Amino acid sequence: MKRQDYVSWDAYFMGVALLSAQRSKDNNTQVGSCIVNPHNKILSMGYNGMPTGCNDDRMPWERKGTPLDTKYLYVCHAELNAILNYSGGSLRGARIYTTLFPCNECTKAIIQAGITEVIYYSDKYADTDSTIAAKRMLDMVGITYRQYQKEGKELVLDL
Ligand SMILES: Nc1ccn([C@H]2C[C@H](O)[C@@H](COP(=O)(O)O)O2)c(=O)n1
Ligand SMILES: [Zn+2]
Repeated sequence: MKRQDYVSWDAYFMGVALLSAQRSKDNNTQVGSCIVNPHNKILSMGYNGMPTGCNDDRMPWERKGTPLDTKYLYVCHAELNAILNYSGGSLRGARIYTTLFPCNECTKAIIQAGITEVIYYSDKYADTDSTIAAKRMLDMVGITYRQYQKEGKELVLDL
């Protein structure tokens, strides 16, 4: 008989997104994203981090203070990185697994890339204008979004 407790596609791809998030240097929120085609092939991954060539050790990671001295003006979001990391052509019809609901800016990129479904793990900034605007745009263009449903499975990686 075949093994029964294998992970579902959703758990597999969200697991990849969660693992990708562990690459982030952000000391408050680590985000990971994984883009998958309709045949369940992984096309790209990303996590939130400073742009290539911007030294992590010289960039600000603060949340508060003068805007120029916070991370927000510099950090590249996980979803945008996943989109930009794809060098294979079109992402049309793909779905994106992301550990945090996409912001309004990433949502614009998701729409323009032709991604058709968003699966998110956390919606901890649901009350912000950014998330409200993101949902408004997704609704308007018919991109579906759903929260990942946990399967009660705990995976421990002995790295
Ligand atoms: N959908 C999102 C939202 C945010 N991020 C990044 C941007 C920052 O590095 C971090 C959020 O920091 P916080 O305000 O929680 O301290 O997450 C992203 O990659 N994707
Ligand atoms: Zn974003």
